[in-house]
Amino acid sequence: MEVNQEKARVLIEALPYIRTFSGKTFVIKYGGSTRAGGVSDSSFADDLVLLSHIGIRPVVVHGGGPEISGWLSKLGISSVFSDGRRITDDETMEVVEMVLSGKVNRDLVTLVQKRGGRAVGIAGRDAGLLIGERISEGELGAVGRVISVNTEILDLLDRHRYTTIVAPVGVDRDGQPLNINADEVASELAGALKAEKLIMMTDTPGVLDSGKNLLTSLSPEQVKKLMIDKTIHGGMVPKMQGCLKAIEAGVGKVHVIDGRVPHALLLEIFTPEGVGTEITRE
Ligand SMILES: Nc1ncnc2c1ncn2[C@@H]1O[C@H](COP(=O)(O)OP(=O)(O)O)[C@@H](O)[C@H]1O
Ligand SMILES: CC(=O)N[C@@H](CCC(=O)OP(=O)(O)O)C(=O)O
Repeated sequence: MEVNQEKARVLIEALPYIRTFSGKTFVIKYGGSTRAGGVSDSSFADDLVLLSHIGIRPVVVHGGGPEISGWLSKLGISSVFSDGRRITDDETMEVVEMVLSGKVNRDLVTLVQKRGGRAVGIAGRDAGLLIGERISEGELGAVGRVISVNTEILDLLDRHRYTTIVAPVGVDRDGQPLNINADEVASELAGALKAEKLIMMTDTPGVLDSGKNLLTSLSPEQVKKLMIDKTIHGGMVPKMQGCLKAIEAGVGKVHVIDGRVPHALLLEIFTPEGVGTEITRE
């Protein structure tokens, strides 16, 4: 009886959130780092299916950095990063696209389908979703920045109740593929879709201070300070740049949460205390 009462309490506690968020768009970045342990994918897929059944529209952008590095190393190609972005020559770009569009994206779509969801996987290259340009000629190679987003395909799929899973490979105006950091893609999509929330799932409890303590709430100004003094570095840099841009573009709230924790997404959305770090406008 007590266990049943506890179940009922948990469901009732979620009710105000279900009411508030039903019909709203959440952009969820699923970092490659969260997959490294190999335990989080199926709980993530379950969470997505639940969200879509209660009327929330999740749009997923996945990464795959560690998997790309793994495949590159099998081919004898080393991985070099500059401020969290992979230096991408033409040969590397081919592997990046094969791993992101051909492997990680397929894996996630299959898993969501297996758990009873309706998922479609696309890349930024599809339907003009992500048009970009090289960040800099030379040094970073095919690393791109987004210059335009066409969300038509996402709206079309949503109308038919499909959850879209996006691989962060864009295209330039000449039709050449671009390796765009998945955090940046998630941020651009969240802005373009005027998402209620942008949730970045990664492999740390959230944003940590220099003593490795979790910072539960941050303003954009505080984030900027932490980037200047390098407390935020490496892969957290594009994440925070993306968060700041999304907030500027009008996204309600941005969260950085630990995607390795089973059902982290539900814990963030449906509990009053949430998890991880929340970044909100001042
Ligand atoms: N202040 C910080 N707080 C938390 N993580 C940080 C911080 N600065 C740098 N990082 C690093 O950022 C990493 C997350 O980025 P990344 O490895 O690119 O993950 P993902 O694949 O999820 O995008 C963490 O594992 C951590 O090593
Ligand atoms: C330009 C750039 O760095 N692109 C990333 C794309 C994948 C990604 O962003 O994966 P995570 O989210 O797992 O880091 C890369 O090549 O690793």
